[in-house]
Amino acid sequence: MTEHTSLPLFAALDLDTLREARRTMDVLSGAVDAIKIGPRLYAQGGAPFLKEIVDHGFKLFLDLKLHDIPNTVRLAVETLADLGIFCLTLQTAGGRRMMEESVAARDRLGSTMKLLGITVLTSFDEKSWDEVAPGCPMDVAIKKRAWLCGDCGMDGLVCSPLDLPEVRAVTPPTLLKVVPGVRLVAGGDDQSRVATPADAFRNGADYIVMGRPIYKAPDVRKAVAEIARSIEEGLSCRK
Ligand SMILES: O=C(O)c1cc(=O)[nH]c(=O)n1[C@@H]1O[C@H](COP(=O)(O)O)[C@@H](O)[C@H]1O
Repeated sequence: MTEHTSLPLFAALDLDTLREARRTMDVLSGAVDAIKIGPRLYAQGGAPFLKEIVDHGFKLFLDLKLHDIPNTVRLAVETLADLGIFCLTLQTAGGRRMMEESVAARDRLGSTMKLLGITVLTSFDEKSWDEVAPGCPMDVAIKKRAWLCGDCGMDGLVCSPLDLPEVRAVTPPTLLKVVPGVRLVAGGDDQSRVATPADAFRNGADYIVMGRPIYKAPDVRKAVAEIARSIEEGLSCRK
């Protein structure tokens, strides 16, 4: 096991292969203490790969964005509950009963795995949002979904850094705010609602999630050091 920092940053490893992910984790060891993986690596490595990440000493964010009828999601939560996962994502669009049954199942099993609700993906802008939710302004959906996470007993939520002021207005301070869509320099990809690490923490993020700016950087550890400086800046003038 390696020595780890307590940087409030999840490095998202959206890489092609387990081999690349292992290599990146080795480089990140000691600089980052929390890793996020999504469906691609999970499909390749399954539970043994999750164990490998946890045994490495990393806090593990499993980002499956589960979205189905309550029974189906609850069964998945039960299966994932004792694998040492720090947090797991569910889509709030699955509704109250899906979230409440998942929380209850997790509690019944005595698991500490945190359940986070996705509010509105950071890739949406007003135009693309209107195509999937015609007539519902994005800020209304964000606030309602954020509130619902708190009301259903979820441990936290995922939102854009730009949404934090509205989200904080309708949620208890204890609800974890996990924030992707973070860039030192914005532009040129599929993220729409973005801000810097400094702005995310100034506005109340508990953790940020960053992928490509880390694993695509020519010097991964140098990129993390720059992000860490921006995080410090934000934390030092938190609103
Ligand atoms: O749940 C997430 O982590 C997530 C939610 C969201 O609204 N937007 C979003 O980008 N993410 C994830 O955060 C990571 C962002 O990666 P980069 O855009 O490469 O920094 C990806 O792994 C996404 O799957």
